[in-house]
Amino acid sequence: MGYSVIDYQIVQDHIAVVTLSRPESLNALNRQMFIELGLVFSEIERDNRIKAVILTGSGSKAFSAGADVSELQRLSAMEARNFALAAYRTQDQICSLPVPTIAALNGYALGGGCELAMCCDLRLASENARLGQPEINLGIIPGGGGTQRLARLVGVSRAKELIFTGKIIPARVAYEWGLVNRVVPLEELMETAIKLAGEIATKSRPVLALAKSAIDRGSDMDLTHALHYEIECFAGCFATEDHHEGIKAFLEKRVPRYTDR
Ligand SMILES: C=CC(=O)SCCNC(=O)CCNC(=O)[C@H](O)C(C)(C)COP(=O)(O)OP(=O)(O)OC[C@H]1O[C@@H](n2cnc3c(N)ncnc32)[C@H](O)[C@@H]1OP(=O)(O)O
Repeated sequence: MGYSVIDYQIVQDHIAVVTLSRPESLNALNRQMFIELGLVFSEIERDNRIKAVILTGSGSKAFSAGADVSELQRLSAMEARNFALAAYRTQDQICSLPVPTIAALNGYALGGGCELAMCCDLRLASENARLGQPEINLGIIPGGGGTQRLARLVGVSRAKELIFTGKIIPARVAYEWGLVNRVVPLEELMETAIKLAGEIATKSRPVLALAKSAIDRGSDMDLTHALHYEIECFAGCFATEDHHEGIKAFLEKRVPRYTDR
């Protein structure tokens, strides 16, 4: 399928790389970007070969500088609601993808860009990356999950500090706050992301999906329900062919050969 504001590639057979591609506006997220992200993530969901996804931005300056401000300028309250709903639907597709996702933050990840990064399971940042929710400076608040996902990742206090001030933090601070998993030099970012995705891709696809579901769905439940849900996911592993292979390979002191069934 042809895309105009994103690029899509499969590398090393199992790794999908989706690149936000509007470099002239620092990969600002417009309606077309959300439509194409929805389409590409549907394509990825249908492709059983894919075991990890990397989401990054084109150029060396930005992952994404957020929602396209020139589009926001024209919105009525009802249109703003529809814009946020469209973003929500695409983000929900990304969050519920049954394979791990990695955001490779190659520069600014602001506003909707930071929100999109927080929909991924893991975040790697280049040393020049800068993150924040500066919507307050435009007289608005985050509408793509920023008030919720940021608070869950860094705590309510730090989320309020970022959202109330619009302050932008460097990658190192984002790492200290737990907002990104790792910080690497820009020229090593994609290599690191592909290496991490490759490591994940050596595991069983259905078992990765169960692990992701146990963590994500469990984190929306109280502890007792979450622990029971974990038990169901754990039991689900025993319905896969791969768990037989994993245990057999360990006992035979060899590397497992998973078939993703
Ligand atoms: C509701 C949710 C949201 O996400 S609201 C948007 C939240 N994001 C922001 O408020 C960030 C806006 N951008 C900036 O503050 C700056 O661009 C910067 C700090 C990220 C980078 O500054 P710098 O001076 O290095 O670059 P420019 O400002 O000159 O940007 C280059 C070029 O990109 C256009 N652009 C940047 N961000 C956006 C955006 N969010 N939407 C639309 N366009 C954007 C900027 O206008 C420049 O275009 P040009 O035609 O060259 O003027």
